[in-house]
Amino acid sequence: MMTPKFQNVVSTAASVAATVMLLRSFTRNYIPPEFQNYLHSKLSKLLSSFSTELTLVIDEFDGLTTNPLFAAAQLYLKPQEAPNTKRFRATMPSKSRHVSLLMDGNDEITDSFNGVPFRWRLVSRRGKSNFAVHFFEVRFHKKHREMVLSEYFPRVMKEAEAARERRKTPRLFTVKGKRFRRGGRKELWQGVNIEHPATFATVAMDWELKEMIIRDLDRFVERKGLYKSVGKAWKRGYLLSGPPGTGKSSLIAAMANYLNFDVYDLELTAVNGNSDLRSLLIATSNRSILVVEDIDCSLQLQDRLAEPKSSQPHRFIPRHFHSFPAPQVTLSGFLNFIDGLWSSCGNERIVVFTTNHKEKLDPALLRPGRMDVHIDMTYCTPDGFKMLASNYLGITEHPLFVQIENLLGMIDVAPAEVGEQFLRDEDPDIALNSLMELLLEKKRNHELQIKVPLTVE
Ligand SMILES: Nc1ncnc2c1ncn2[C@@H]1O[C@H](COP(=O)(O)OP(=O)(O)OP(=O)(O)O)[C@@H](O)[C@H]1O
Ligand SMILES: [Mg+2]
Repeated sequence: MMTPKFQNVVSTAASVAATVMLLRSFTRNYIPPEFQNYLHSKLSKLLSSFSTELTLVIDEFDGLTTNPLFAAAQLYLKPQEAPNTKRFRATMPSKSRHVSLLMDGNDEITDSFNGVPFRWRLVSRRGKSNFAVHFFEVRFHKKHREMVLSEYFPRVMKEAEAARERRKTPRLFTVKGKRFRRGGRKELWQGVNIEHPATFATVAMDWELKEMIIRDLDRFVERKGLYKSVGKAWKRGYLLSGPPGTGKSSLIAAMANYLNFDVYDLELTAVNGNSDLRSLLIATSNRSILVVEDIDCSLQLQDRLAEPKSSQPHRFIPRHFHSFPAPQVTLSGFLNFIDGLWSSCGNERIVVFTTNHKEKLDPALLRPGRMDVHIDMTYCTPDGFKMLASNYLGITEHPLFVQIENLLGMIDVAPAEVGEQFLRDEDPDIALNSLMELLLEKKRNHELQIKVPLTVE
């Protein structure tokens, strides 16, 4: 409880004003060393003679901008976990899928750090023009003030950042058309929430491969220290290959949903040359997945044999600009930038290339060490089929399973086609019969092709 002496102190306008002023500067500067001294001396002068307890005031606004420390404290303090909280507020920030639980005005929460108790109170008052003014007061023994500045508040900031990441709704960014771009770097991309329902539970693929990918992603996000200690940029590259409809894009969505990472879908045909490409890449954020779909056809390899004197290696021309000489992105420029500057100026970056034709890729993309993990997505396997049947139809066995599994051993059918048949009817008998018909038809066509090979002279 507050001592009467202390109440006298905090009710003194001068001390509150001074504390507010001090905290404003503090949050503006994220505790630079020179300011710590200033804060210490001021606080000591004002308060140490009156009480053993210090009060720091954390305003919601620092001038016209929001105070990052206030926002961090809101995320850090968890009223739902405090035993005495009878009331807290729930909000759902726009563009978010997560409900935030916040402290209610004039409530108090006790926190402890390194065995030191801290009492936080959110104060709400009516200010001038009847505007609501909010600020946190945090109280602790004055002997801990140094520790508060150097350890406790940094921890509040860090935990709030982690909470923000956990609650974040992953977003999908695509390149903004040039004429829609305005000013800032972020404006190069336009984003929407990722609503793709794919998760690792819904993507049908070899389960060992799936487990391997999940383990690889887990290891990647846990290994900050290792990447740092070996001087490697914290980046991981995946090359997904496979026929259309085998789940490459679904797997990317599952990875994004699993990691809660944003996705930047880089359409290379929309990029005007290497410098445009660099600006776009620099504008991507940490903890994100950069995706280049159909890497084999979004850029076309100019026949290097046809221009043996060319000094520019691996020159690529966007398909859509093929008849125009000016805008060009070179593969080497792209890969060098991804491997070099771009990845070293960010953290937790994942790069994914997809292709339907691995055999058509430039050797530069396939060389060891370029893409860390190569994943081949295949036509539907018996295991994949069972998984789709369970996800789409809610069944794990059926008399038709054996026949279908036998047919799948002979016929190539993409998981997308299987899923399509399953969507035709909720009744498993009808859906499975529909799939059987498709497989039998494909088998007949396949046998016909073998008997009468089409030869065009
Ligand atoms: N392995 C899979 N597991 C579950 N669903 C799948 C799978 N493959 C495809 N599908 C279904 O088919 C749809 C299309 O698949 P997706 O876009 O992921 O294929 P893709 O390999 O990226 O194809 P493309 O090469 O044409 O881009 C998905 O929305 C999903 O519903
Ligand atoms: Mg795709």
